[in-house]
Amino acid sequence: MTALLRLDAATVRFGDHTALHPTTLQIQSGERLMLLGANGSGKTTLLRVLHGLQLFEGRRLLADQVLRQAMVAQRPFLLSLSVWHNVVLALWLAGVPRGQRPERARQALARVGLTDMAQRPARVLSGGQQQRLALARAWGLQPQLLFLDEPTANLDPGAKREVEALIEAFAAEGMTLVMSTHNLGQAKRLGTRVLYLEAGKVLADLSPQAFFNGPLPQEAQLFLKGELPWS
Ligand SMILES: Nc1ncnc2c1ncn2[C@@H]1O[C@H](COP(=O)(O)OP(=O)(O)OP(=O)(O)O)[C@@H](O)[C@H]1O
Repeated sequence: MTALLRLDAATVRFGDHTALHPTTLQIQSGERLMLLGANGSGKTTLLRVLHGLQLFEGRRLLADQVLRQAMVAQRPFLLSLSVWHNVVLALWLAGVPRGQRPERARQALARVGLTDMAQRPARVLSGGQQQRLALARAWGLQPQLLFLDEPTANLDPGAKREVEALIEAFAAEGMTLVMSTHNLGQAKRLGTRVLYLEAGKVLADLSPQAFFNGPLPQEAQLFLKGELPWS
């Protein structure tokens, strides 16, 4: 396996508050890294650092200068345009040549099962369809590395399953995933590696097998048992 991205002592402070303590991390090609931890433990901050959206102290090193990456947020940011134009605009912003955009958008919408919705306003889609549109936009960029921030958090069980199946299929195509989730079953099903964060520190970095079968640091054990006040 090849390291796609490396963080070297990345630290994020918001005023007096340290949201991410010095974190050194390598992401290997083909990994499906699951970020677990209570609210406020630093999962989104770490994702934003990894994606290059968050200023931080330390270094972020790419193995390949042309690494293609995309991020899908918990609540997709959709423009008041058609489903089709949301995808085409994302392709334009990412620098995909004009001549390639229509075919790429068509394939992306087909990939997530939204072909029939292409001309609908994006804002009228259901929550699950909106998240599939966000996945289509990301898939259209053909990322090697896909960041997902609680992508199924607000979805009903059916939509959750659909979105999870798409994420699984993207990974099977060779996309490397880094995903935060509060859904332990999902982390078990999708992950090849689990990072447990607490108060901005990575307390465990283990295979799902090792993480879910212990032994773990006490905080992580409590989190898993659901005994912490916020879980
Ligand atoms: N822009 C910001 N300004 C100030 N504090 C922030 C900012 N962004 C995050 N924080 C703080 O940093 C800490 C980590 O937040 P973060 O959103 O990374 O946690 P999280 O694990 O993703 O939480 P959740 O599960 O609720 O999404 C929290 O204490 C949060 O309040």
